[in-house]
Amino acid sequence: MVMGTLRAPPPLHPCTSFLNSPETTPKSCPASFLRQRKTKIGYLALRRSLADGNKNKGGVRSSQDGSSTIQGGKKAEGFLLGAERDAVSGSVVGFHLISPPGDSDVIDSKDKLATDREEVAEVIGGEGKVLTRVTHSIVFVTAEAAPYSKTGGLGDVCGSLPIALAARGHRVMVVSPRYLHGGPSDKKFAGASEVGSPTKIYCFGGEQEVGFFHEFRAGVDWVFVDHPSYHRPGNPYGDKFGAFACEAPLVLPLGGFTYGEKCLFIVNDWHAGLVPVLLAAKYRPYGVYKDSRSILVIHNLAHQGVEPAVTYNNLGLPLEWYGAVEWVFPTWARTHALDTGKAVNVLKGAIVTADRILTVSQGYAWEITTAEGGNGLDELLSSRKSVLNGITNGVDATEWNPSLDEHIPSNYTIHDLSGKVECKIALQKELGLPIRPDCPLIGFIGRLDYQKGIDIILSATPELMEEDVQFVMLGSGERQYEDWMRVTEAHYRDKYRGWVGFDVPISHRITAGCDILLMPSRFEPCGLNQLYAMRYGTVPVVHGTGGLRDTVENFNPYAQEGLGEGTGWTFSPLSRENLLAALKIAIQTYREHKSSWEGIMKRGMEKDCTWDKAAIKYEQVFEWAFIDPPYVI
Ligand SMILES: Nc1ncnc2c1ncn2[C@@H]1O[C@H](COP(=O)(O)OP(=O)(O)O[C@H]2O[C@H](CO)[C@@H](O)[C@H](O)[C@H]2O)[C@@H](O)[C@H]1O
Repeated sequence: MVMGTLRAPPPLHPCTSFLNSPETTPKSCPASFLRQRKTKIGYLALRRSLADGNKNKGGVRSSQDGSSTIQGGKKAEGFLLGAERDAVSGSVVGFHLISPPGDSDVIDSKDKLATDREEVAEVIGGEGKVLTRVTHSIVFVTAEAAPYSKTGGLGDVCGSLPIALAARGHRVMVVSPRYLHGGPSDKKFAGASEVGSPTKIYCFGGEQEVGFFHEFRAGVDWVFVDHPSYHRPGNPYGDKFGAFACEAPLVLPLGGFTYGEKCLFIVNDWHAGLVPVLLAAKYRPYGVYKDSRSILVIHNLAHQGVEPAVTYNNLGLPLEWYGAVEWVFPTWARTHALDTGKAVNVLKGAIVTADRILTVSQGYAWEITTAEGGNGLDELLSSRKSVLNGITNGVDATEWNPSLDEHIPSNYTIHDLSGKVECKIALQKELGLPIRPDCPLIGFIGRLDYQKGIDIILSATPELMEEDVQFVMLGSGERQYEDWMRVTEAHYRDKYRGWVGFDVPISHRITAGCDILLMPSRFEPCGLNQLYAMRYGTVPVVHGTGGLRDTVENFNPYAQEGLGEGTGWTFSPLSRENLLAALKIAIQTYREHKSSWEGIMKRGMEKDCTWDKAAIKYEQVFEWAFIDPPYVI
């Protein structure tokens, strides 16, 4: 859980003291990285200036109004730092950059309120590309961020969207736990060094000391919260603690400056769901974070962080805020006659108090407002429809690119697909399946969970195995399904392989080597594997739900004067029969209509699913978030 305590923003050091001090040089922000960027944009420009300024023994010139000029080697390269002061207390809560005369391509790095949006000029990137008109200080709060921690799609999104936003000129921090499980994965945090001094948080009946570790990578401040509860074997969801994120923007002088109070929290799923509740209950009533905004991103409504009502006492929230997270199970869901059904629901609290709500596709944004897809929260979500939007996830094009992928044996492109056949042969060899390049190879990758429709796969497999096909599944999760995969492999030695475990390189090789990717998810907020599959020329066959319906276009051979259109097959409603029917049509098309198949592959590979496209849509929502007043009672 996210815990917090009210703290007055600590007074920032006067610029002169920390900008001149060698210890506060942004060590984790190599000047070489900063110099690679040709454009001076927002915060990155400031960091470059700091790095260059330090190199040139530049200094800071303070003026009477509190603004300062950081001077590099040359006077013309200076930046003005305008201090932002709290209107009531007059204390400094952050800084913004002011372009010195004649320096037209430097823009304000602070988040802008709606009223001054028009004044902000468009920023043109190094390649002449329009980046963004308004930059924000953005704080992602998440339980997972790849490559540091990942158990599923949340880690992918929080590992790549922040980088896409930083590349567009925003100042971006990602706050997530520093998991030390006592295994090789601990090395992933080796590049992060301790920053700031430990902070005290009041929760779980006492004072908890949390530390912060920091790594500046790919333009993003990765901040890892350190607490003994994260030092344990298991995986990120092995116990009930979460991230201590509300303090980080106030106390961490990253690259010399805190993010300050005017930041934008992007709160991911229930794990981070106490952040907007804490803003509303413990900060804003005291004038702190009153200019910040929070956006709740729902990646999966099925997980809501529901705990017994007594848990409330541990959350560090004032008693009168119980109603925000209060949850009462309907009578039919109670376990015994004395069960009152009383619980706390963290996600519900976030839905009530967040300034805006996003989901990871438009289809899912609608589904969660219906009784069928709302997991008990549909009425509450419907009441917040005016601030609810859906933005389809993107693909990390450096991680998932068949022409560059280091995990696959042969690279290929849309213009030369010969490498894909080599990937298929290598996969068959690796799995010990008969090497048959012409045999349709079907893949599944995902958590073995009710959401993913594994029970439907299970019931359809015997009939599927009567076809001349090969089928490989990679996944971990529910024990019964893991056991079923082992038994099925023993039964169909020449056709089926079940790889039980979580293995990123093999997931790339399956994505590249298969002809078809099967995703019969019962519900799917967005889904990433079908996006990855399309980029790799692997044709998705999916249940038409949520983000799957939004992203996979059903194949129509008659469209475009017989040239065909579509990138895969969607079937609905979800049933064993419909899954088999869709797979059989796909298999037949693969065998008998080679040119149609190639058309489907190529249309999928051409689809623009980049994060940059999604980041532009996020910026629109940021703008709306700052137009409305924040949630305050
Ligand atoms: N055994 C294994 N080995 C290696 N890699 C494995 C694996 N099992 C899963 N993965 C990887 O984990 C990721 C799964 O992402 P998804 O979006 O498909 O689902 P998930 O349900 O976790 O995410 C939730 O959040 C995301 C992000 O918003 C939404 O897209 C989605 O609909 C929602 O359910 C993919 O990168 C996949 O390759």
